[in-house]
Amino acid sequence: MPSTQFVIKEKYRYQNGFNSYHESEAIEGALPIGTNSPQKPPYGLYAEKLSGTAFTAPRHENQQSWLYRILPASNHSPFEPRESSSSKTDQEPSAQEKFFQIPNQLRWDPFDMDDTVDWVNSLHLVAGAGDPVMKTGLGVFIFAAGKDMDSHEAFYSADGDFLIVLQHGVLDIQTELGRLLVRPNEICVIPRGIRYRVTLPSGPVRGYILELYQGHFTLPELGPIGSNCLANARDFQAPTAFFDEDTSSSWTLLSKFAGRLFAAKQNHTPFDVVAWHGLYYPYKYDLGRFNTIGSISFDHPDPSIFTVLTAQSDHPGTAVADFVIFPPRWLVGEDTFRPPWYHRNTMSEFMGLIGGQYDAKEGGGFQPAGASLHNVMSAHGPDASTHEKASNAELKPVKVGEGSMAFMFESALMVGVTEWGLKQCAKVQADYSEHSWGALKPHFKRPSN
Ligand SMILES: O=C(O)Cc1cc(O)ccc1O
Ligand SMILES: [Fe+2]
Repeated sequence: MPSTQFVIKEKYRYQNGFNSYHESEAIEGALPIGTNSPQKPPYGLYAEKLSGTAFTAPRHENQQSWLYRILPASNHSPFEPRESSSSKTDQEPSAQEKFFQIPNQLRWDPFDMDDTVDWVNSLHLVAGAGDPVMKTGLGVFIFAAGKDMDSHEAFYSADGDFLIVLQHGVLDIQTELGRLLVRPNEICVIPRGIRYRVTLPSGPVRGYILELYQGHFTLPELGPIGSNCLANARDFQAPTAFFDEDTSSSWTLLSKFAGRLFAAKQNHTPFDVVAWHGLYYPYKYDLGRFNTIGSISFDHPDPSIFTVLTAQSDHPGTAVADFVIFPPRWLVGEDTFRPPWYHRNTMSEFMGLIGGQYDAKEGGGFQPAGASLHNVMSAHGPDASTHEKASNAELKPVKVGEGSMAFMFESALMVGVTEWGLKQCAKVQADYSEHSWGALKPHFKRPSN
């Protein structure tokens, strides 16, 4: 153990700001001053660069961090394929999970808790588009875990950035760059390559993950909204340096690489980063801090007004992935059908519910820990009972979604569903479409002349 007089930072201590250049040292003087890679870094540490964009990426996109650690990350045995209970590694070499693209509206009952697995073995790919090999697209995972990762195990994904939407429980995430405690109603992002270990201080956890195979999340433009609102930059929290000193015990390093799991051994902790600086780091955000904007006159705005984070494609305004939430909010629109309009979109919409009830689905069936997918041009909108109620409601100001939090992963890509998502999970609702829209009646009355 390091002598405690040097460990001046507490376990969970954050630095605030989105896309802010942060620096942190767990021992004073561990960060070199005025240089990144001195001949001898302070205290005999190794300097290591972790890049999240190409070296030559434009400045406004460039994300890299410098890590000062006891041993470099490269000090491990070769990786061997490893089977996990949720992803098989015995497929032919390039077998990415197969996606079934189907135009039906899909909805899933709540995914089960699973006390028998840890974080790594809890990841089930349910839907996605593109391919981590080509660094295109995204994957959507459901996780449900009840066990801590082994005390000497760490994990990273080479495939993309994990946006973790916690639905149940608390995640204690020890990352190379420090610790994050992710609590109910919080999300967190762990960028590609960062090594971490997940423990469960309050028991079982469950939730959703969007893995972004290309680019990184940014805050949406605010346009005429101005310089504040939606998710404010200062509410994003990055960890501070926190390290262990263990160069004698055996560790297993797990890598998700092209959708498959590999394991390597090393004789030292991966969590030995004494100091770091840069723009490439994990962070968390409390959805309760979202400053929700909406119509204060009439009509229902596009849900893009609720975007927390976006990952743009090369075409500005068109996202590979938007993370959108439906927080508690006031509806005051006059002469307005207040729930979502009926729609067919060129974008696909994967939705989940963290808790409470979503205001477009009064008829039930969209439950916390469940999900829905409305793919490219798949027609959807309020269910029949929501339509009936909203068309006849007295239009006084009402607060909707009290205690509720729905979210959407929206993508320009056509999202396919995996075999697990369609069949093995056994959660697909056979009657979703009929249940939601089958009871819609024509109200058309031709004007009499
Ligand atoms: O389908 C949904 O419930 C999500 C959604 C909400 C909304 O207010 C407008 C469009 C939209 O796709
Ligand atoms: Fe929609």
